[in-house]
Amino acid sequence: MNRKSKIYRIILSGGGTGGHIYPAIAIANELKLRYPDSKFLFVGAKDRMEMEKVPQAGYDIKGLWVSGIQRRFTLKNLMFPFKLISGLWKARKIIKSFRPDVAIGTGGFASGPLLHVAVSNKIPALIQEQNSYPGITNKILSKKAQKICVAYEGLERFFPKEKIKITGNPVRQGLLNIEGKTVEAKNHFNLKHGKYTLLILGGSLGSRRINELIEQELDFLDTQNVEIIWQCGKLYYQQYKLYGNAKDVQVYEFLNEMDMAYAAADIIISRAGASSVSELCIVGKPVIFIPSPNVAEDHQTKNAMAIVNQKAALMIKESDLEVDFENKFSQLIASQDKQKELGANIKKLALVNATKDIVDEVEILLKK
Ligand SMILES: CC(=O)N[C@H]1[C@@H](OP(=O)(O)OP(=O)(O)OC[C@H]2O[C@@H](n3ccc(=O)[nH]c3=O)[C@H](O)[C@@H]2O)O[C@H](CO)[C@@H](O)[C@@H]1O
Repeated sequence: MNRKSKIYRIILSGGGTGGHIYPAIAIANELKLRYPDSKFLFVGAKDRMEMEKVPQAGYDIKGLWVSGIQRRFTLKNLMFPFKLISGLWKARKIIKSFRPDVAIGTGGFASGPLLHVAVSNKIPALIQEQNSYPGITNKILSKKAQKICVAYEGLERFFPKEKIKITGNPVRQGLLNIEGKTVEAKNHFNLKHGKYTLLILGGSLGSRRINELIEQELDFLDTQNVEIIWQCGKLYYQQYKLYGNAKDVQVYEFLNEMDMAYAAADIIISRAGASSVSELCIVGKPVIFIPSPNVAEDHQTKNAMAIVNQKAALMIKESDLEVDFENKFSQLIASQDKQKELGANIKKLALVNATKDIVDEVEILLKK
C-alpha cells in the first residue's frame, strides 16, 4: 500500500477561541492533503465558536458540555466538576465509537477531557501550544501526550523537555500567499486606492478596549488619510455597526476571509494572540500591537515583545493608549521608511513551515 492511500482516523480538539480552532484546522488540512481518504472528527465545546467555524472549514464536529475553570472564585466554578464528568463521559463515548489512530489537541476547554480519555486508551497524542505561556489544559495533558509542538523557546519550564519540538504555530494555507493579492483585496473591500487601509483586529472574539479606542479616535483617524476595516467582534457588533455607515469606515463582527483583509491592509492594529502574531509575521506589514492585559501571565505582552524587541513592530500598552496612540500612529503613517522597515523586519520572523513540521510529527506517531 503506498503512503498516500493509507486511511487514518484522526481526532482533533481545540477551541473556545479562534486561537485554538484555526491551528487545528490548519493541521487537519495538511493531513488531508497527505492522506485524502482519512477520516477526521473534531471535538469542541458545545456553545463555543468552533461549533460554527469547524463545519465551515468542511469538517464534522461533536460538542462536549464543558467550560474552563476560572482562576478566581466564581459561581460558574461550582458547575465545573459536573461539566468535567459530563465531558469525560461523552469524550469516552466518542473515542470508543470513532476509534482514532491519533489524537491532536490545540488547547481550549474540550481538548482536556478528549485528550485525557485518548491517552488513557493508549491512543498516541500530540499537543500544540501556541503561546509562550501555556494554558492549564495543555500543562496537565503534557504529562501523558507523546509530543508537544511549541512556538516559543523556554517551554521546558512547563513541559517535559524530551517531548518538546519547536515548530511555530500552524497558519491556514490561504494566508501564506497574500503577496500579489493587494489589488484584488482592495477591490474585494471596495477600497479607494489613494488612501492607506488601516486594518483593526481585536482577536477572534473582538476587543472591548480597542473598540473604545477606535470609536474615540475616529475624528483623529479621519485626518490621517486612512480607510478603516474594523473587526469589532461578535459581542460588540450591535454597538459599533453604526460606524460602518460613516465615510471610509467598514465594521465587521468577524472577517471570514482573513487573506483578503491582510492583503488589503497597509497598516495593522492588532491584539497579540499567538496565532495573530504568527500570521502577522507571515503577512509582513507594519503593525501596532495592543496586547490584552487580561490573559494568563500577561502572555500577549510577551508575544508582542518578542516581535518589538527585534524592531519588527510597535506596541502600545492599554494603559498608555490615551497618551501615546495619536503620536505613535501619526509618526508611523508619516514615515514610509519606518513602515517598510517594520514590514521587512517582522517578515524575517515568520515560521512558514510550522504546519508541515507538526504534521511530520503526527506521521511519526501514526507509524509507531
Ligand atoms: C482573550 C484571549 O483569551 N485571547 C487568547 C486567544 O486569542 P484569539 O482567539 O484571539 O487567538 P489568536 O490571536 O491566536 O488567533 C485569532 C485567529 O482568529 C482569526 N480571525 C480573527 C478575527 C477575524 O475576524 N477573523 C479571523 O479569522 C485570525 O486570523 C487567527 O487565526 O487564543 C490565543 C492562542 O491561544 C491566545 O494567545 C490569546 O491570548
